Formats: sequence, C-alpha cells, structure tokens
Amino acid sequence: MILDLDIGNTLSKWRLKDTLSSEIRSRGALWTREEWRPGSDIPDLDVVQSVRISSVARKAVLEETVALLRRRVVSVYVARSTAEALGVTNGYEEPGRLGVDRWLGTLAGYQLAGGCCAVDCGSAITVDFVLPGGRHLGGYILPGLRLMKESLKLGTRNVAIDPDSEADELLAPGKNTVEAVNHGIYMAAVSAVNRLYAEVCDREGVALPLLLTGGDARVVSRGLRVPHAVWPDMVYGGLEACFPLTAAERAGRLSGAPRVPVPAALEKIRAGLAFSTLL
Ligand SMILES: Nc1ncnc2c1ncn2[C@@H]1O[C@H](COP(=O)(O)OP(=O)(O)O)[C@@H](O)[C@H]1O
Ligand SMILES: CC(C)(COP(=O)(O)O)[C@@H](O)C(=O)NCCC(=O)O
Ligand SMILES: [K+]
Repeated sequence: MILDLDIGNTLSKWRLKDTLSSEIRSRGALWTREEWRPGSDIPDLDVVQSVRISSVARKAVLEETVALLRRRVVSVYVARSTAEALGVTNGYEEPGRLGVDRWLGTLAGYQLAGGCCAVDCGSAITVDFVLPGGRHLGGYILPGLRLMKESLKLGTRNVAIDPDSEADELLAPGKNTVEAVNHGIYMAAVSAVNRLYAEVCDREGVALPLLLTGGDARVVSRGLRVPHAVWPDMVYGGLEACFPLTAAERAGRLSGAPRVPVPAALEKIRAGLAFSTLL
C-alpha cells in the first residue's frame, strides 16, 4: 500500500492507495497541529510500503513526520519545488520558495491538460498559471474563505459557509452579520478567481483550462461562470507524477483526474473582462 500525505496549513489529508490495482482504499484528514501518530483516524502503517509527502506546514512538522515514518516504512519520498520538472519550468525567482502544494498542483494540471490555470482553495487561495509550452508564470496568493472570515472578528468565526448553498444565495446582499460576512468573502474569492483567470488569459493571448482543488473548491466552483473542473486529488496527482509507483502511474494515468474542461474562446474571455472593467 502507498500512503500519500498532503500536509496543509489547516488539514493534513491522507489516502491509502493499492500498489497493485492503483485503487484508493481509504482516506482521511486531521488537524495539522495534531501529532501524526497511528490511531483511530490514521492509517495502519503496517500495510504501508511507501509514503509520498507534500507539506507546507512548519519545517518541524515535516521533520517529525518524516522521522516517525522512516522508522516504520521503507521508502519515504518528500516532494520539493524545483526549477524544472516534468516539462514545467518554475516561474519563481527562487524556485524552492514556491509552495510545494502549488508546484504539485501545477505539475498535475500540466500533465492532464497542458497549459492551465491551477487554483487551490485551502487556507490560502492560490492561483497559478502554466502556458502550453510548460512555462509557469508564477501566480497569486490570497486568504482563503476561513482566513478572511477569521480576520474580521465580528463573532462570525464559527458560522461556516454552507458548502451546499447555491451560488445565487451566497452572492445576494446579506440580511444579517453572518450573511453579510459569508456572502462578502464568497464574492471576494469568486471574483478574484474569475478576474485573475481572465486577466492572465488576456495578457498571454491563450484560453487556458481552469482546474480547482482544495477544501473550498466545490463551493467556489459553484460561483464561477467560466468552464472549469474540480479535481480534489490534484496535489496527490502531482505526487503520482513526480514519484510514480504503480503501473497506472508509470503509464501517466493520474487517479481521480477530471475530464479536461474546454475553456471558453479567448474572444469570449476578453469580452467578459472588458465588460467587467468598463462598467
Ligand atoms: N471539514 C472541514 N474542516 C476544516 N475545513 C474545511 C472542512 N471542509 C471545508 N473546509 C474548508 O477547507 C479549508 C481547508 O482546505 P484544505 O485544502 O485542506 O486547506 P490546507 O491545504 O490549507 O490545509 C478550510 O480553510 C475551510 O475553509
Ligand atoms: C501559499 C500557501 C500558504 C498555501 O498553502 P495552503 O493554503 O494549501 O495550506 C503555501 O503554498 C505556502 O506556504 N507557500 C510558500 C509561499 C509561496 O508559495 O510563495
Ligand atoms: K491552498
């Protein structure tokens, strides 16, 4: 069995993947501040031969996790952001400083769709661009839905946006503080993704497939009008591409990958941008 770990600032996600069949056997998550010890919500390490890790948590969290795993598991692979990988050149001045979850998401997106816009809606919302030839342009970082809400300190901290709400409701004027905050931050996130996507496609003269991942991907997806796909396992897809271990992975098949979304025509993206900036 392969254990894949995606350690984010809020949640540490894991999944167990069968080495022979390439099927996902189980998955779970725990708060990142909690210790990584086998227990109720943590997989049994006895069945694990290899671990692949993406971590953007504090260095100490990764070091402790790796030390613990190395005692129990033969192969431990830790992903790092590099200047080049799998046909993609990293757009950062210091490539190693690009968050490895962003790098892995971008690599997975490129493997699936060629040039793309990869959006990760987690603690932070990150928007990364890679052109069809493999040049990563860099990207944008903004606070995620939860962080935006916490920063307001209006006593609405614990009232989450209902992930099943319709976008129309979430974009309507709020009639109380909770609604005003939830709808405001939702509008901020959705408009930022829309605008950044259109701006960069316009600048570069290319309509890129748009891919979304992260804990808030589903709810943000509902507010987007442009064609896109949600890929919950996009960061894991980057781990599969960087460290292929199963036959399917070696053949370049990324698990849980969506159908590549066909982007709107560039003229249409440009018209939308002109409309929103001229009003
Ligand atoms: N069950 C949940 N527990 C915590 N956060 C959740 C949950 N479901 C959705 N979220 C949202 O997802 C975000 C965390 O998403 P995730 O992609 O795991 O972030 P990170 O990679 O930064 O840890 C939270 O900020 C919150 O807005
Ligand atoms: C931007 C991030 C905090 C996003 O992390 P997440 O929301 O997924 O927990 C992470 O990718 C990170 O720590 N990046 C390093 C800084 C950078 O990418 O420029
Ligand atoms: K993120």
